[in-house]
Amino acid sequence: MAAEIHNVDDILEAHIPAEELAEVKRILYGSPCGEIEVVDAAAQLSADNDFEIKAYQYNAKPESTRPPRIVRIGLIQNTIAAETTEPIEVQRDAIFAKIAPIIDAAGEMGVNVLCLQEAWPMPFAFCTREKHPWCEFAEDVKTGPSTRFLAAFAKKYDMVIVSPILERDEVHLETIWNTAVVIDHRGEVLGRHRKNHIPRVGDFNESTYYMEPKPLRHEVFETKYGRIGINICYGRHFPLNWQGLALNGAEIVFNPSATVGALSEPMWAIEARNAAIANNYFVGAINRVGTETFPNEFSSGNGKPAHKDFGHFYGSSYIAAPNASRTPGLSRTRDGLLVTEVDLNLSRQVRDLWCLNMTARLDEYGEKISAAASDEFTPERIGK
Ligand SMILES: NC(=O)NCCC(=O)O
Repeated sequence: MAAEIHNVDDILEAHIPAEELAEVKRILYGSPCGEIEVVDAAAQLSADNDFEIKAYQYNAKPESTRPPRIVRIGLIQNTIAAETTEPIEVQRDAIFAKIAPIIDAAGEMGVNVLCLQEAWPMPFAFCTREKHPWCEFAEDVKTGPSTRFLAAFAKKYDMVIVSPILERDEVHLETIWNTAVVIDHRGEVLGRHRKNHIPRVGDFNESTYYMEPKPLRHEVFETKYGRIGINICYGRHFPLNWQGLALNGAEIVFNPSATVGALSEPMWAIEARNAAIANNYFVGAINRVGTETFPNEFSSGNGKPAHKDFGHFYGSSYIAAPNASRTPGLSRTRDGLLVTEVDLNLSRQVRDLWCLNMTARLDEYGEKISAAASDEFTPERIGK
């Protein structure tokens, strides 16, 4: 039933009277973004391969002392492409075959920085708690099949690609991590970020497979197109995780995710948007789509019957801007590419207007948080 709403924006368009729609959208979504043209070659790829393309634009005010810093951001959301009972290589290759024309469309659209969904080369099998065969999807950051596959596109389109994968660290004890690889515009691996917060909620049994890295890191990658940070899925519930990236100067933060309707859909439209406002950067929030079914039943630890599927991954990927605006979302049910052209100058313009950084009182909060984490902490409470 939940999967039957394809897009909330379409419902607003269909049911709100035309004379009120613009104002309703302004209140809900902030200042409107313009649409940009979907070029013929990209439109053809979308028609031939059954994925959606949406393309928007956010401007900043012209400045006389700085040129605009125009960047096209691309987000891809997709369903898996083969049965989860197929051999690993068959499943992975089927996803590669599905993603290739979507990346080509991003290239045709002039996307500079592209991010895929969390653990994109595989089904999100962590609900099962089974190690075999899912751990076989884990791959080396530099030499693994997905990095090799994407590096060719990065080079071809002069595009930075953020590739969230299941990593196997071949050098250090063959440990498994949930990782995003940053491939630069030359097709070289610039670095990786490992997921800072690992869920233990509902069917998200991810700590059966991988743990939190130590120390906590908020790497910001200096790319040809700006400073990029990554906050993987469940990490979006932690304001300090977003802030860590802001403190290191991130201008665009990606939140590649895999999350289902019953658990998190009411949070989805708020969290990335709030992060963009509070931290004064652009956020690209990406969620996978579809319902993934596994060979064996698993239980959710909630007394309900065991089942074989994860529930509906609701897509709805979007871009949030530091001025509280957001783009419409991609579909809740279809594969898609969202392209958004932004001017990175907008961040400083909003920062100057609101002075949020200057008024943040980081030093005092830093002390309070350290105190709260200590065993001697006494809560500051007044009254009984
Ligand atoms: N993949 C993942 O971390 N999912 C957890 C559920 C959520 O945070 O919505």
